[in-house]
Amino acid sequence: MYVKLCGLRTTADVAVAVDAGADAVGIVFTESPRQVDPDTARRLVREVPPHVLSVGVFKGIAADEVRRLAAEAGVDAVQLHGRYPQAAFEEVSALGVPLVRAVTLTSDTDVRVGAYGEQMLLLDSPVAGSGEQWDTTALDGARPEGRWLLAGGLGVDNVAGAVSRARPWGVDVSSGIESSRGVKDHGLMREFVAAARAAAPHSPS
Ligand SMILES: O=C(O)c1ccccc1N[C@@H]1O[C@H](COP(=O)(O)O)[C@@H](O)[C@H]1O
Repeated sequence: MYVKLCGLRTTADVAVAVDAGADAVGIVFTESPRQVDPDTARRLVREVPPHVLSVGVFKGIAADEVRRLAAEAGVDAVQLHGRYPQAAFEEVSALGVPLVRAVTLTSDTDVRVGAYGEQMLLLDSPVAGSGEQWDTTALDGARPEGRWLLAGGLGVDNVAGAVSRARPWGVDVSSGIESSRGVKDHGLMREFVAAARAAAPHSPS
């Protein structure tokens, strides 16, 4: 099970995520209680070891600006939330880093991983980072294959159930590992990684 912990804001958050065994950490560049400025983002990225993916998270920011911010910070991957056209993915992919396409599942969502040139697909609730769950029974008619992540209202207590219902390749969490909005709880971060891995130790490739 691939586990991404998102919305990290301090070097201590990064150290705990790495020690807990997270595969990826998310750094939010977009308006959010977890947003960090470019200098902080660069500092956090420097703390992420090579075996952990540092992911810049963007929503509603123009592709050229995404590219500039991601390059400045040196993130390993870019996660785009919202209705970015395919051309935006092409523009960002010129950076040469993997892309994560983050969308809400609707009847017209293209759930093929790679349809926009992305390496991972992320299915999230309509309001990213809100801690709200969504109805994953909608996956019954449109289950992606391969590298797709489930997000939206996950936490220590519900990740096992969510994984067994949705059968994702990986999971992503932000609100569910916080003591208050924007403040990571290091104990919950560790518990979440353990709970997700216990739910499904191996991801399909
Ligand atoms: O975490 C944020 O604040 C955020 C803001 C804007 C876009 C994406 C954001 N995070 C992503 O939201 C989900 C997790 O949400 P939840 O809080 O666990 O419900 C995940 O994809 C994060 O990468």
